[in-house]
Amino acid sequence: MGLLDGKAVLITGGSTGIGRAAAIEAARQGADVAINYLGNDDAAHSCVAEIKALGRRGLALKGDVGERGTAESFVETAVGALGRVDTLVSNAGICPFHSFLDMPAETFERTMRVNLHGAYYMVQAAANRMVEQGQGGSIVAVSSISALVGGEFQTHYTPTKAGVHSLMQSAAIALGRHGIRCNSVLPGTILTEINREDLADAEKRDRMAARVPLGRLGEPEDLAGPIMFLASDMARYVTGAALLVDGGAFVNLQ
Ligand SMILES: NC(=O)C1=CN([C@@H]2O[C@H](COP(=O)(O)OP(=O)(O)OC[C@H]3O[C@@H](n4cnc5c(N)ncnc54)[C@H](OP(=O)(O)O)[C@@H]3O)[C@@H](O)[C@H]2O)C=CC1
Ligand SMILES: C[C@H](O)[C@@H]1OC(=O)[C@H](O)[C@@H]1O
Repeated sequence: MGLLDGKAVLITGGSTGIGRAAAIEAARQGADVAINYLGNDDAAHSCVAEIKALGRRGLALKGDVGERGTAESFVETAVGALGRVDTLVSNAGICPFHSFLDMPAETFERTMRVNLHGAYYMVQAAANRMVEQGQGGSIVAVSSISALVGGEFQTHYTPTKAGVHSLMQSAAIALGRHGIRCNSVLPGTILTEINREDLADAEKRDRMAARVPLGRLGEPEDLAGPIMFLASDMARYVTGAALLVDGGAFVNLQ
């Protein structure tokens, strides 16, 4: 028996990295899964192939979460295909590293639109559908350790992750009466496409790994279990919570 048997799970940014690992684990746990993605068709289709190989229904829907209409169309099309939505994992995000004093307005505004506005409208669209269904639901947002600590080249990014963390707290209050739980995971540094270039700098990579008490940077699959837990009925009395998944990096002052 799986943690998500018979559930319909929607995941944004499911083609690579954390979203992909969550999508495949959700299928392994018995769910049908719809993923959203931006442009990487091959990766999205191979994720769907893995979901189907696990005996579950899967589909990939292309769309920019930074565009306001994408949330409604993703949820509507996914629910049309899967019949319902029980869980949303709001995960899609970007982190174009850049220094603060000369931050291009387009980079700041695009990061806000994708990471924060995208999450807001996606959560709202899925929540409206869950309310119509009348059987509750679960929303898990992928925030970050960066909701709690800063980064010299992330001044445009860390506020979006603090915003997503805060969104889950307020949405937990707004949606509790409908039986919809809202929680976030706060990953530390996880090796994915988002930081492939940044961590190609071996000195930086070693420095980041050295502050992790568990002794290594994270893998996307390290997030799958915590996301499944929060999505599932095992977490039925958990809402408004934020779970650090960082190998202990946050608490490692000295
Ligand atoms: N990796 C890390 O160290 C950490 C990551 N996070 C967060 O995890 C989340 C996932 O990132 P991660 O797995 O690391 O990175 P990846 O780059 O591997 O994955 C990003 C995913 O988001 C999708 N995406 C990007 N922009 C858009 C958009 N505008 N509309 C729709 N989909 C989009 C990508 O689609 P496509 O492949 O088609 O471009 C891809 O599926 C992000 O929110 C990130 O902030 C949080 C803390 C740490
Ligand atoms: C992209 C970064 O490497 C990554 O994303 C975050 O949220 C953290 O700041 C990680 O270091």
